[in-house]
Amino acid sequence: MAVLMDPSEDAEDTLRTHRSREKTFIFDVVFDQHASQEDVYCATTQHLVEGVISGYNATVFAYGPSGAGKTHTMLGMDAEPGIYLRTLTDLFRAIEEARDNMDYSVSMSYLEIYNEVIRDLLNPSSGFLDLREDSRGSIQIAGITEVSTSNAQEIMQLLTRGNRQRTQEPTATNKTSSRSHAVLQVTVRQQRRGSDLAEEVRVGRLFMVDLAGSERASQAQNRGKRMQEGAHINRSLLALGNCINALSEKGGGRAQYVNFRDSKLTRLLKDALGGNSRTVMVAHISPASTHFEESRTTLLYAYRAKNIKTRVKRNLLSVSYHIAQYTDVISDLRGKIERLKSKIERQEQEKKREPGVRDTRGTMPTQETEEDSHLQMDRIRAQLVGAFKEQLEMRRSLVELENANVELHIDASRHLLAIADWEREKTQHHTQDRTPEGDEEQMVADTDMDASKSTEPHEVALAREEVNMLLAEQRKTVALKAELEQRLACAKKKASQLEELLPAQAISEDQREVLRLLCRVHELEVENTELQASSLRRKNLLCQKDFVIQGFHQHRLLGERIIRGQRQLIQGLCERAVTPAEAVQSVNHLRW
Ligand SMILES: Nc1ncnc2c1ncn2[C@@H]1O[C@H](COP(=O)(O)OP(=O)(O)OP(=O)(O)O)[C@@H](O)[C@H]1O
Repeated sequence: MAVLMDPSEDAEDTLRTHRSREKTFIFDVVFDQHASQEDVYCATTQHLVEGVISGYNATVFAYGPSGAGKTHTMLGMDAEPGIYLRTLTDLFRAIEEARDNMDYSVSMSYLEIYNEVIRDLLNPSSGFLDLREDSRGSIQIAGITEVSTSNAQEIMQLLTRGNRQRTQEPTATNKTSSRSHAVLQVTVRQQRRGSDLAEEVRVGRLFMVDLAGSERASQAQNRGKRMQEGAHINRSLLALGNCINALSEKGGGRAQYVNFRDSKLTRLLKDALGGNSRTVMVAHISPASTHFEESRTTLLYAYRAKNIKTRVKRNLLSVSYHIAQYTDVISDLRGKIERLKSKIERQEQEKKREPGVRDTRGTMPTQETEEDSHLQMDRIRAQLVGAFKEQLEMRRSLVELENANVELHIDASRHLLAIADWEREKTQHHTQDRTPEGDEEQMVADTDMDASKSTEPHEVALAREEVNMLLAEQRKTVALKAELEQRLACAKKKASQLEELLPAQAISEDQREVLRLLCRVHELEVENTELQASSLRRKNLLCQKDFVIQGFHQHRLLGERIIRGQRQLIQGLCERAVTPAEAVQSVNHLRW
């Protein structure tokens, strides 16, 4: 339990004597000034390691105002290392223990988000990097350096090197203030020994995030560049706070829209916050009374974050049983190709060793024709592989586009629902505020749609803008998809023409068999990608269903209100004699 006492409230103030000056916050664990780095690590992060090496995602992030000790918790010092080194040491130890049955590979990347741009801390010269969503919906950073490592010390050396590149400046609150959010991502791939089926590859991702400090402009006394940095830092932290608020209320009656798109930080932490990840938030506060306000907001956010529920699932490279079957067939075929190839090689070597036999028989091909057929075979093979690779690439891009399209659609649906919600409330107020006498003037005012729009709240105007943007984006993806589909159809035609050429070539039956099988492998790979795409589509459609249900709910409410209004109108008409003009006016009112 953390107890926060408001220093501004006067204990002598008789009017407030009955009000508690204390606020209590209950967390999974709270540390005081005597806690060691080991205590913090054991109680917060140690339990995540086992999950990561079994293919689950995990995230630890340090949150809190500037100078409160976030970098100390995450990085620490040589004598007392922080969460980074301790987690990695345990991770490699656990991998070592499981090595008898499993093959592991570990890679890491380290980046910073500074003023809303992403920089690779392991290769700062690579410039600004882009965030992208892959076909499985997880966020990737295009072009980031991924280093394969085998021990924690090696990673620490890389981190120390990377940290020297991190943007740090002295501020009024911290001499070595980190002005950026630093994200260390460790990926562990696990595969059962002796198995080469993609089905069994598990990928666990661990994010360790040292956020930049939140600060109040007045307190930090920053000017110029520092102030601009502060604005960016606060903007992304505000976006993070908004996501935490929306996610923590998600279980409640009213569905909340969670806007991850507002900042790079929230897009990157999307899974960690509300998706597939076991997540630990370490909130930092200072005991100083001068930092009361920062401590209060930090504790409030941390308290809200406790309500967020994430759903973890093991990351398998393949998404369904069917795909695992395909993988079996493909690896069988590959084996067959290898056997045939070595058979051809053996035959050729034997022929070279017995040149006399070849000459006397006269029926065997000469060395020249043999070389020719070899060259031909190589050429056709290269063309075939190229054609199928091209198809596969296009298929993958199509899957990504499809995924992006569904995401855009879901986002637009969220905004449209928010707008519809507001319009419903507005109509309700509007109807309640009407008096029968004032109807006529009211109707004149109603026709002025622009005037009514000007009164709409900022969020609704933003939602409208966002919808327009999303729809434009959607149109672009649809056009791109159509173009890609056309190119794919051409590539398919090209590949089948190549296949038709095959029997006409002067190559041996075995060689032809190799090429046929090669074609089959590639066809299966393309089908495999298609299956992944349809599985992804199904997953996304399920996501959309929530919105469709909400939409129907809104329609039902609207329908009920119209029926109620008409009933009242009929009753009113029955009770008093009305002129036909009055009746038309009332009907118009309802239509509005
Ligand atoms: N628990 C602690 N024990 C000893 N020293 C600490 C502790 N926490 C923080 N410090 C020291 O306080 C100073 C500020 O801490 P640190 O740089 O970790 O803050 P921060 O929250 O990362 O700040 P910023 O957001 O500005 O980067 C550092 O010199 C750090 O060594």
